[in-house]
Amino acid sequence: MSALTLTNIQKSFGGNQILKGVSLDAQPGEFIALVGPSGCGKSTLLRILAGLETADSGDIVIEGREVSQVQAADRNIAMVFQSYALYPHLTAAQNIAVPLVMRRLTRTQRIPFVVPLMPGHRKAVADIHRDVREMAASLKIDQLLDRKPGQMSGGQRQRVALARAMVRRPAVFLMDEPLSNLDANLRVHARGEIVELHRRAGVPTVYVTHDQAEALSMADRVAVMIGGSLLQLAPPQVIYDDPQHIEVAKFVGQPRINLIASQVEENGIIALGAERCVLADRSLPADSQVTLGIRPEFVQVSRSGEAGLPAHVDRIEFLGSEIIVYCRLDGIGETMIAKVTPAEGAGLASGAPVRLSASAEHIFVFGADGTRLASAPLAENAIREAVHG
Ligand SMILES: Nc1ncnc2c1ncn2[C@@H]1O[C@H](COP(=O)(O)OP(=O)(O)OP(=O)(O)O)[C@@H](O)[C@H]1O
Repeated sequence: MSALTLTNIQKSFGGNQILKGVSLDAQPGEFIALVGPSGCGKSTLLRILAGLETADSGDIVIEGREVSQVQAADRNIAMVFQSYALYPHLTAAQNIAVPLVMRRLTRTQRIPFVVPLMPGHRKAVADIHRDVREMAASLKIDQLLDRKPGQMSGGQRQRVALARAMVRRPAVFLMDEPLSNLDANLRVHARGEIVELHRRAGVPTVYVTHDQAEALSMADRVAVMIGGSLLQLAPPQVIYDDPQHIEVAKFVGQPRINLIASQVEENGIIALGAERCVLADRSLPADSQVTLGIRPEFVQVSRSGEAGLPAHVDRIEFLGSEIIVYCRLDGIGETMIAKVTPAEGAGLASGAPVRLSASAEHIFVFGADGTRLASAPLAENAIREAVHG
C-alpha cells in the first residue's frame, strides 16, 4: 500500500487553473522531491496535501484513509516551511514540545495554574520532556535547547524546526523549501543532514524545491512539475538520462541541455551532421518539426576535420575539473554548449573554428507538443535500407 496517493488534483484561483489534474504517490519511507520553476503550483499542491487549502477535485489518501474532507490537524502530517515559523518567545525545547503538548495534554492541562493538580499530568509532561531530549540528541541540537530563535543561526533554527516537525512521528512529512534561507555552503551540508534524518526516521517525505540539483541529489524519486502539470515522476537518474518531455530535459541538468530545431526526413529518419537516428513511429510525415536535445557532456568538440557541425567558440568557462565551451553554430547562429575535460579543452580559445558532433545514441527527439519520441541510433549500413524502405 502506498503511504500517500494524490489522484487527479485540480485547483483554480479566480478562473486561473493552477493545478491541472496532478497525480502522485509515495511509498512507505520514500523521499519524493517535487521540483519545478517558480509559480508552477508546488506550494499549492503541498498546502492541499496538508489540508491548508482545498482542492476543487481529486482524491488524497494517506495510509489508506481518504482525507480530502479531514481537517489539517487530523491528517497526521508535519510540515516545515521556508520561514521555519518558530515561536520567537519560546526556547528551542519549548518550540519542539509544542506539537506534543497540543496532542497529549488536554486544553485544561495546558493551563499552568491548574496543571500540577491534574491526575496523570506529571507523567505526560515527563514523557514530553523525554521525547524532546531524544529528538534534540538525534539532531545534535542538545546544546540549543535553552536558546530562543533570536539567539540561533539560520542553520540551527532550521534544525529546531525539523525537530519540531519530526518529534511526533507523523504519517507524512512535508517540507516547503526548508533550505532556501541558508547560504550556499550550509545548504549543501544541510541537504545531507535532511537525507540522513529521513533515512533514520523512515517517514515518507514530500520535499518542495525549485533547485533541480537539490532534488536530484536528495530524492528517491523526483516529480517534475511545470505549469500545473506533473510531467514526470521517476528516480533522479531516469529523470536526467531519460526525460519524457522537453520541459523536464530543460529544467534538469547544469549547464542546460542543448536544443536544436530539426525536421523529420523520409521514413522517420532524423539527421544531425553525419549522425542519424530513426523514430520508432515511422508514420510521422517527412518535414514534421522536431527538437533534438543533447546534454553538454555528449557534445564532442574537434578543432580539425570535416565531420560535425561547423561552429565558432564564443566563450570558455574553466571550472577546475571540467571546461564549459559555449559555441555558436555557423549559419544558424544557435548556441551549443559542450562540457569537456581540461585535456579535451586544451588549446581552445574564443573565436576558434571548431566542429561539433554527438553520437546518435545520445540524441533525444521531442515532438512539436514537447513529448519525447522514441528513437534509436541508425547504423551506417542501415541508412540506405531505411531511406529506401
Ligand atoms: N491564494 C491564492 N490566490 C490566488 N492565486 C494564488 C494563490 N495561491 C497561489 N496562487 C497562484 O498560484 C500560482 C502557483 O503558486 P505556488 O505558490 O503554488 O507556486 P510555487 O511553484 O510554489 O512557486 P514558488 O517556487 O515561487 O514558491 C502562482 O501564480 C500564484 O500566484
